[in-house]
Amino acid sequence: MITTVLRRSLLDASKRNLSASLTSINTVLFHNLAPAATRVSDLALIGSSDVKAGFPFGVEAKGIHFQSGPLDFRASMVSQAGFAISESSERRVGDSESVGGDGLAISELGISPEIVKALSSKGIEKLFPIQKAVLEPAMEGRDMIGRARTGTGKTLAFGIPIIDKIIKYNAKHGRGRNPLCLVLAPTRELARQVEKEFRESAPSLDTICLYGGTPIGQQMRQLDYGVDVAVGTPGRVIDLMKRGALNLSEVQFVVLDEADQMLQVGFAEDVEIILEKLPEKRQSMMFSATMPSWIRSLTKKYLNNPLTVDLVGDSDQKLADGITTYSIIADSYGRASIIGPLVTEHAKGGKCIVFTQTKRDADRLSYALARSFKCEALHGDISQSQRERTLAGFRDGHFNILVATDVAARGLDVPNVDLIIHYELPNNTETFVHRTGRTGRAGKKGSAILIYSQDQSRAVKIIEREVGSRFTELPSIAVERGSASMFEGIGSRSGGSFGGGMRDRGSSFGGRSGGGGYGGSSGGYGGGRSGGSSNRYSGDSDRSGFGSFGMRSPEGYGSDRSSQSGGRSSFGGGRSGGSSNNRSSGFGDFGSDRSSQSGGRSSFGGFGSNDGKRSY
Ligand SMILES: Nc1ncnc2c1ncn2[C@@H]1O[C@H](COP(=O)(O)OP(=O)(O)OP(=O)(O)O)[C@@H](O)[C@H]1O
Repeated sequence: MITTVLRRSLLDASKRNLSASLTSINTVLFHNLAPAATRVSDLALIGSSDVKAGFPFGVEAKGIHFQSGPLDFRASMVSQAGFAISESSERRVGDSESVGGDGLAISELGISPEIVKALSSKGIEKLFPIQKAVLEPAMEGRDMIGRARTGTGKTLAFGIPIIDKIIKYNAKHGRGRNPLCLVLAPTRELARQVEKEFRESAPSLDTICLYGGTPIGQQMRQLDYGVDVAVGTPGRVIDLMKRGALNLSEVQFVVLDEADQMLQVGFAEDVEIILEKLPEKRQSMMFSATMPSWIRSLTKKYLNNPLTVDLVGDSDQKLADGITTYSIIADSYGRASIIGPLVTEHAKGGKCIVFTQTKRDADRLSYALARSFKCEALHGDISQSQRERTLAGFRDGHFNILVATDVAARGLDVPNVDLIIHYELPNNTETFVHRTGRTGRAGKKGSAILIYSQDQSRAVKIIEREVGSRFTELPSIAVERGSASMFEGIGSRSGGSFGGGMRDRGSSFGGRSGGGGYGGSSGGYGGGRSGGSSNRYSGDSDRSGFGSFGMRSPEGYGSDRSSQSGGRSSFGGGRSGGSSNNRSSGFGDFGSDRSSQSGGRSSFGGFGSNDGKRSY
């Protein structure tokens, strides 16, 4: 009885607050979003759409989330006008604005005071442009593809509307046991980070991170207790679903973070298994800083009349403002030896991430650098607990140089990383954008240095063109004879050449690399065969896309499914060798090195390419 009374009075109170806040949301949004909305209506509209389907699924019994947005949220007049003229299932929102600009005050949005307070305590007072652009359609319940440059606040762009809706839904209906929101991310670290951001932005919600490499029992118990938001990597999510511990039947919001990676060959299959378990009536959103064109056809499969909010668009500049790019030539012998001087000169004591293609290179390079610097490696063969310690140590400044595979390329938000070094050319433009985007976040400045060898100059030009950023060429650094191999004595089998003969190498470095012309149908530089183990790009396929650069298999973050991706993905094409890597840990959870997939549909070329399978 008391409970009922209490619940009722709570409900009444929340209704009162609600209607007050709705008025204020509408007023505020009308006034403050007007410039953005006007821009929207100015844009070229492609395709067709049912404008009135601003709420694609209409109202459903328990589906408060979908009633013109929950809580009777109503779109502003300006926006409705935009929809009314829209013939489009995709709307391209105009050019980006700097995150440093004058954003919309979060306290005036009419969102839950709990969120306002939590964000304010982290110094977040105004919306960044992507957050401003996404807020209204997300509140309306639209499916959405969101693209904005790295470090510009995409997590809160989808996070704020979702948690606001859940808080209000819970206030009205009480808390349920099964998650209302599911966010999928490609790596364990990113999943943890996103879950943390949700948790910190809405302390009253129960959030959980579902990822591998950690005891599953604990996650099962927590799920049993009841959660509002689940963030996870697909492998562990599927595992928990199979065990009956995770019930997705009440999910109303699903987000694919780093969507283009999540929909790569290899990942997509698992994502699909999960999406199939979700209610049809849901709001689905996909976000990334890169959206290669192949993704469009795929999204039709997963999204209902999606709105595209694209703050990158066709603008030349694909990197965040404030990032300066450099290139430097070095052959494979001297490459390791120039890292120290580059760090000293360009990181100036700040944080630096060096990206390598393989786990082995990450280990070896960090070992070598540790002679002179405090430095640690991060990749998928390292235990999850160690990975977490390493990342925490890097964040906290216990050491300043992280040598990582592409497991750290996407999404990770470590404040004040000053310098990114691409130890080798990345596999594709998207990877370059994401790796580089670990610096210059939230309006800060940063630098990126791309190391390349003589025969890769053309590939460098392609990257330059595709990311719309000119690389300033640094003077080459003389490597003293004898010091050329920093890896000496640490178990290299390479016989001097970095990489020669290494099992996990693909074509480009030594090894069996064939000739293959740049971008040729044979997979470009590296050309030839990369031998038998999975994970490799070899080949003769014209899918190479990137193969062009002669990249070898990124080998991924570590583990898991790398093999599968080999087939269709790899840059360099074609079939990656025969044997498969273990899939023991399920979806890679963390990790899964699915980096290889990235080759897949995207191929180098990324932005410019309208078909990821094209070669360059
Ligand atoms: N409105 C805001 N005001 C100030 N800081 C913000 C705001 N929104 C987000 N941030 C901060 O900006 C940083 C980058 O945000 P986030 O990680 O969401 O970027 P992203 O766009 O998802 O990047 P990536 O493409 O690399 O995944 C984070 O530290 C976040 O806390």
